[in-house]
Amino acid sequence: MLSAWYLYSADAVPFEAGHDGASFWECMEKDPAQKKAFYETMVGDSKLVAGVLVSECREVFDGVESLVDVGGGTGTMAVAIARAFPKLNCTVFDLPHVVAGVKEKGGGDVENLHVVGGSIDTCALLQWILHDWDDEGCLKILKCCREAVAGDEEKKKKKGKVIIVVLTPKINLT
Ligand SMILES: C[S@@+](CC[C@H](N)C(=O)[O-])C[C@H]1O[C@@H](n2cnc3c(N)ncnc32)[C@H](O)[C@@H]1O
Repeated sequence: MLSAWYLYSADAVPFEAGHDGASFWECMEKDPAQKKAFYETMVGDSKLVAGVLVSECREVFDGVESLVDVGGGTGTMAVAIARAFPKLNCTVFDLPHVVAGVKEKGGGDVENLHVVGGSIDTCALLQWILHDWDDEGCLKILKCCREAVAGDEEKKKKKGKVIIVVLTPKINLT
C-alpha cells in the first residue's frame, strides 16, 4: 500500500507512466483490494483528524450553515462534522464508486448529511448566479470555476466546462 501511495504523490514518477495511462483513481476503481486498503487508510487518518477538529477547533464552524467535503472519500470527516453539528448541512462529494456506501456504512442515521457522487473536473453550472454580483465578484467566481474544471493539460486529461445560464434582454439579430 505504501508503494501505491508513494506513486500517487506528485513528486514521484508519474503514476500513469506505469499504468497504461490510467490515473491512480482509475486504477483504484478496478482493483478492489487496493481500493479497500487505500480508503481504509484514509478512514484511519480522517478519524484522528475529525476527532481533533470537532473537539478542539469547534470555533472554525461558527456561523457556518453548510459545507461540502470535496474529495471527502468515504465520508468519515463529513459524518463526524455532521454528527457534532446537527444544524450544519454537510455534503460529502467524491467519485461515485467511492461515496456509494457512505449512508450504509455509518452515515445512515445522520439527517444533515448529504452524499453526492461526481468528478471534481467535470463541470460547473452557474444558472442565474452572475447577475447578483458586480464585475469583480463575477471574475472571482469564474476564475474559481475555471480552475476547478481546467483538467490537467500536462497529462492531456479531458478538460471540463463552465456552463453559464443567464437571462439577457432579447436581441433582435435581423
Ligand atoms: C487523498 S484522498 C483524501 C480523502 C479524504 N479527504 C480524507 O482526508 O480522508 C483524495 C480523495 O480525492 C478523491 N478524488 C480523486 N479524484 C477525484 C475526482 N476527479 N473527483 C472527485 N473526487 C476525486 C478520491 O476518491 C479520494 O477520496
